[in-house]
Amino acid sequence: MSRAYLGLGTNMGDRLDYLNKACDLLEQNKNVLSLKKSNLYETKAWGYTDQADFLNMCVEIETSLAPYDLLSICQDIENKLDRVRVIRWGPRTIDVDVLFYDDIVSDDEKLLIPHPRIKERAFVLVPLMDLNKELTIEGKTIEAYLNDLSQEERDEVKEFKL
Ligand SMILES: Nc1ncnc2c1ncn2[C@@H]1O[C@H](COP(=O)(O)OP(=O)(O)OP(=O)(O)O)[C@@H](O)[C@H]1O
Ligand SMILES: Nc1nc2c(c(=O)[nH]1)N=C(CO)CN2
Repeated sequence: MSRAYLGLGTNMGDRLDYLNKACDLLEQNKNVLSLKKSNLYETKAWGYTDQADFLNMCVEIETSLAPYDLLSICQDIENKLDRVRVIRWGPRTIDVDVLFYDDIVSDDEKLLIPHPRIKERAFVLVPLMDLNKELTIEGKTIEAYLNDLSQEERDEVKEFKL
């Protein structure tokens, strides 16, 4: 059994519904044994900033899916939930990224693990901290990466109360 962390994001349509549906689809997979959710966060768009605010969260799963099978499941969920690819880092109904998979490091561009942009994204680091503060990348904790970001970047991530 392996432990993986996924990052979910959405900024189109009924954002809460897309996050719930994505988590339901993961939980319904017979090879996903457990799923734990972070809090939800409303976040300013990162990268391509001229778009609506996102809702972001992370999940921790225990799974018997191998890394590439997990990636396929994440992509199937994106396809099922109306995801269309238009602009890089642009608006989307749902994005499901593989952030960590056990202690595996992969430099295959089809599946980079740990996800290469975790370190610079408060919208990923903050929900990940809800799940496991001990996670590290290249020997440095996610908490240390978060502290390296500016106050302004951290302030762009606000807890979203249901
Ligand atoms: N850890 C990973 N998780 C998900 N996709 C990945 C990962 N590493 C590489 N990829 C590849 O990235 C490609 C593009 O993914 P996607 O369209 O979701 O990017 P994005 O979400 O727009 O940007 P970003 O990767 O910066 O979050 C996919 O085809 C996938 O094979
Ligand atoms: N706040 C925020 N910004 C983003 C996000 C996201 O999930 N949240 N996803 C992106 C594409 O990977 C680009 N920018």
